[in-house]
Amino acid sequence: MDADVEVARLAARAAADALLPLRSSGRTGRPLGDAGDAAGQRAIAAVLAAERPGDVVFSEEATDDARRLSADRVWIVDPLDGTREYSAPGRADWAVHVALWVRGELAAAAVALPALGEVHGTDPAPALPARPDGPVRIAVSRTRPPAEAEAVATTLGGRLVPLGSAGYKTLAVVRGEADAYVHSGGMYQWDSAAPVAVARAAGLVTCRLDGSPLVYNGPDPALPDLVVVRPELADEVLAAVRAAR
Ligand SMILES: Nc1ncnc2c1ncn2[C@@H]1O[C@H](COP(=O)(O)O)[C@@H](OP(=O)(O)O)[C@H]1O
Ligand SMILES: [Mg+2]
Repeated sequence: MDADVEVARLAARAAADALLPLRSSGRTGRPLGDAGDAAGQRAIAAVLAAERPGDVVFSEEATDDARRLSADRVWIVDPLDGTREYSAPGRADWAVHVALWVRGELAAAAVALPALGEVHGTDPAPALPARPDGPVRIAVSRTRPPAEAEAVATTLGGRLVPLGSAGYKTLAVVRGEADAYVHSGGMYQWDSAAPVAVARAAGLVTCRLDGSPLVYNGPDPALPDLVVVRPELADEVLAAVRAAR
């Protein structure tokens, strides 16, 4: 197995181990979310500093380090994706994202789903389960479902599955709980880098809403839209998205 994937898994697990007990610390709401963001960041930064001291880290929870724009190796990290859901008792739809970008490509990644006790990585590649019969299930933000996803559901006779966290939704497609994930209207590179790397390893199609490639470690942290879809549905879903735009 690739050594960088092992480091990604180690870092994602360390954050999960810090985040889970915090949830029963008595904090709730925003203070819990803030504490989770900070604890996840500390755990991941410690693992990366110990294991890969020469690499640059680009994280939602750290100041943007300009060295990433000339570096060969950059870790793109979201220590707690779905902060809102993490702060809501009983919800499982939140995630930890750790991706490694090497000279233009996502090279390794892990996504932890701590509430499920799962960590998914790019190697070994996840096995995509068969799609059950029934309407196409499209994962969408539970707080900001995009119009494009509603249009795709109407065109395909599918249904929306509202969930928190870009990582959890992407992994819902990898794990066979959903068939596609459609997002627009805003997001950042760390929200999708690790989940997209894992999705690609599983054989899923990933791209921008206009069909163009998702580009990581660009100067602008924003990467506002994406589609993750099972390969057998990619043409249909992307055509429906195009028609909706
Ligand atoms: N319109 C928008 N602008 C900025 N960030 C957005 C966004 N829509 C979603 N996101 C971010 O993408 C992640 C998943 O969102 P959602 O659960 O709504 O699908 C969340 O990350 P964080 O929880 O790390 O902040 C959220 O902040
Ligand atoms: Mg996020």
